[in-house]
Amino acid sequence: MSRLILASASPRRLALLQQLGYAPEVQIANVDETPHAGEAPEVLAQRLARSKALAVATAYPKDLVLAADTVIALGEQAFGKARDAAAAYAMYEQLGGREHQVFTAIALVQDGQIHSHLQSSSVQLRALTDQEMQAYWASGEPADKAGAYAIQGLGAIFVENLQGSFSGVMGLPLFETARLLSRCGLPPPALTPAWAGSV
Ligand SMILES: Cc1cn([C@H]2C[C@H](O)[C@@H](COP(=O)(O)OP(=O)(O)OP(=O)(O)O)O2)c(=O)[nH]c1=O
Repeated sequence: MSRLILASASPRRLALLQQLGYAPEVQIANVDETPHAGEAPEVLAQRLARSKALAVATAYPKDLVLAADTVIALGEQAFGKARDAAAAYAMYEQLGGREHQVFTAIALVQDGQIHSHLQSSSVQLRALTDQEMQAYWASGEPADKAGAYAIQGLGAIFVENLQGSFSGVMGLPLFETARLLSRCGLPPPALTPAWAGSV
């Protein structure tokens, strides 16, 4: 039975996989996340998820290697993490009071083959006051999150509406991930038939 390797430094992705009962080994993929010139946000998310999975898979050819990437999009403009407070405030100015897309791509490498899926959600954030922007950034929560907010945290107070996948916005769409892993022979352990042997 293959092991599951999570090619991610994101504690959210690990926690979400654990929610399904998986206990993956974590191996961090170091890939350059700079967008290519003119690259559409959803293309960027897919390219990075695949690059992360492939980067780790070379060292684990017998295992299943899962990676993901989350990109916020306002039209053709992509938002990743904010490098400082000013960058976060600029994002809140643009994202507040309108709807944006959250693209999370997942990629799974098995036996040298790559399987992937793009999950798309729409999120409506309300406008933030200057005081809220400063206080929210100072909370520390936005620093390592795409779009400088966390739907699963304090950032929830700004989320007026979500259409799509809550776990996808958090960084790992669970429906699609479980489906992909199941198709590759690794359903959630609790759903693995007893006759299939130990996982
Ligand atoms: C929009 C949003 C993003 N995020 C997180 C998920 C991801 O961890 C992060 C997006 O950055 P990513 O570059 O997708 O991932 P990462 O750098 O954290 O981890 P790795 O590349 O090693 O897999 O933002 C939330 O936790 N909540 C949210 O509401």
